Amino acid sequence: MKISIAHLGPVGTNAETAALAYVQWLSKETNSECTLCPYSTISQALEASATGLVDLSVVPVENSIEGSVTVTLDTLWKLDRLRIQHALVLPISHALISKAKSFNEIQKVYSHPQALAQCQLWLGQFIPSAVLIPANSTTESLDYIDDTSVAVISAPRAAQLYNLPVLAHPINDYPDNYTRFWILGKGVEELENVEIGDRPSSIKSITKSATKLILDASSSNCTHTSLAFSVPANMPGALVKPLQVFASRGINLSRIESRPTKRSLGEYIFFMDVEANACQALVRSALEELKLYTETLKIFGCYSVLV
Ligand SMILES: O=C(O)C(=O)Cc1ccccc1
Repeated sequence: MKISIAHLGPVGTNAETAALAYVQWLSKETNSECTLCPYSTISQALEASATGLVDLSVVPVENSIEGSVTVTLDTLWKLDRLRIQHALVLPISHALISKAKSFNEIQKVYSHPQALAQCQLWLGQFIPSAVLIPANSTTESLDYIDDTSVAVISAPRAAQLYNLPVLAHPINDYPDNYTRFWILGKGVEELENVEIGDRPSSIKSITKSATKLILDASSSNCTHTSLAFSVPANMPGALVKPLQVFASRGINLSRIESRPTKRSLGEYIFFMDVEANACQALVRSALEELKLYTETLKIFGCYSVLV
């Protein structure tokens, strides 16, 4: 079976490395043939998988130093059809790529905002006068690299692929630097419609698709459920009740993040990662109760983390 996978491009990004790691997992588990499709932005990669232009997208969601990749959360909230199939955690290291002879020559440093932020102390120490310029990805600005006043922060793999000189590596401020990626595809069913303990058979009844193939290979060992919700009113305790739904059942949350609704200042959408399988009766009852305390509730999926 052929599976197309969107990721942030051009070739050599960390998202592409994550996509390649996923391809390796897929080829072992499902014997499928994969094609990688680079997109200019994270939103475009997500939209391609939501509209069916590709089967899956691989996007960064959270970094251990810089926190959430907000464009991923915001786009996912907007798009209704995507479900998380898996999570994948990768170590990230950054290299300074430049044709300059020394740091003194460098006036501009381009990269993805996450990479610039993850190297800010190093840049402040070694190239304090450089202007930092955000780009759509760590490899987008490699086109400018012939200019010796330019440096680009990319993965060392990008330097190898494009045969470019590395002036310094690693330059990330913290050696323990990890990014979590989500692999998303169109959902085969709404979680609400699945009978308890019935997930694998309900999946089998769906027409053949890449999503079915992947879920067949992994549906039994989901460990995480990710969701987001808005609350009906900005009042005392609005978030306490949603939190109690999980606490009272002894269900652990591994992440909570708020993002502005973009409707009015001070109104938020709350993103949560729940350390449990949404197919378990206990979790399903928690999600049912959660509906009572939320305005809009979106369940992004129930998945396992590949290591
Ligand atoms: O631009 C990239 O290479 C990406 O995949 C986004 C990113 C940037 C920095 C760390 C992890 C992911």
